Amino acid sequence: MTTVLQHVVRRSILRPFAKSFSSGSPLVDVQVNDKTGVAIVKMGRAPVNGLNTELLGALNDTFDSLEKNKATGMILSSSIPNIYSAGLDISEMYNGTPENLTKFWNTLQSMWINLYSTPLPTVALINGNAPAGGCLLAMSCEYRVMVGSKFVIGLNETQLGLFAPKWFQDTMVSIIGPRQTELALTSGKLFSAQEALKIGLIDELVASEEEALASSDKFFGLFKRIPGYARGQTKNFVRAEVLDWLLKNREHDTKVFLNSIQLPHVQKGLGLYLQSLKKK
Ligand SMILES: CCCCCC/C=C\CC(=O)SCCNC(=O)CCNC(=O)[C@H](O)C(C)(C)COP(=O)(O)OP(=O)(O)OC[C@H]1O[C@@H](n2cnc3c(N)ncnc32)[C@H](O)[C@@H]1OP(=O)(O)O
Repeated sequence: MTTVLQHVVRRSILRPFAKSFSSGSPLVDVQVNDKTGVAIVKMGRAPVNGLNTELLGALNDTFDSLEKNKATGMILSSSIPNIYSAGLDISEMYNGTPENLTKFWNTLQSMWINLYSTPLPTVALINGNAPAGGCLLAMSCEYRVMVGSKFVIGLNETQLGLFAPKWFQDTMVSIIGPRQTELALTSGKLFSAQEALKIGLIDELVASEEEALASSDKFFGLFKRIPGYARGQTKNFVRAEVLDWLLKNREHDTKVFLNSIQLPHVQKGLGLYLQSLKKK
């Protein structure tokens, strides 16, 4: 079992910086700014950036490579108009075999552990709707900028007859606190951009992608004179409790997912929800 401390030490080792970069997957586009070393990572799985095993794996590989190649920061965004991510791909969870469900869930866990614990400064540039797993991605970054006021963000799992796992919940608690998280999660609330700003679920609401990039630059600028090692350690200690739970309970978490998702009434609810989406 990996402890948080081993995790922190392993991830603080410095390696040389590479200028060119390819994500190795058609689902993820990566552009590294040669001058600043900041990478813009854009998810591009049509139609809605549904997080299936392939996209989750590609994101995970991308985060690994950016660290190995010593990028100086990462902006996580989407190349699909009006969509950040529709969350977990429901087709992966509907009628899945235990083997596929296990692989899917383990890939999600690995991706989240990597994103949540990366020493790189991270910004979510939320340029579209971000329900459920999409909200998790954004919440796992350090700073959230939403572009345009027409989008929603939140953990709406209960509306689908599901529940947000403990580490999804804890990630939200760390941002908006237990009271607001309980209210939001039990009712499956999707926050409007204005509501999300008011409650602190997003840090900024801007009108254009250019403004969002300027806000990201400003955020990265905060760390110009801060040694990366000191910043990385601090981030990891602040995040240790939430991270540590999953590092210590991965198998248990997988079992809970498998047992719950395969319940007949949960499967029935997922099927109906998928149908309702397709009928729109
Ligand atoms: C019980 C144990 C624990 C479980 C833990 C589970 C944890 C997390 C759960 C999740 O992340 S579940 C996913 C929740 N997501 C949602 O509720 C969002 C659903 N989608 C939407 O609201 C809308 O699609 C959108 C994102 C607002 C976009 O709207 P738009 O009008 O642009 O597009 P649509 O026409 O609705 O959709 C296009 C196309 O995509 C399909 N689709 C949409 N979302 C998903 C999804 N999450 N998974 C799979 N497929 C999805 C939708 O059916 C359409 O398909 P076609 O009609 O083109 O076949």
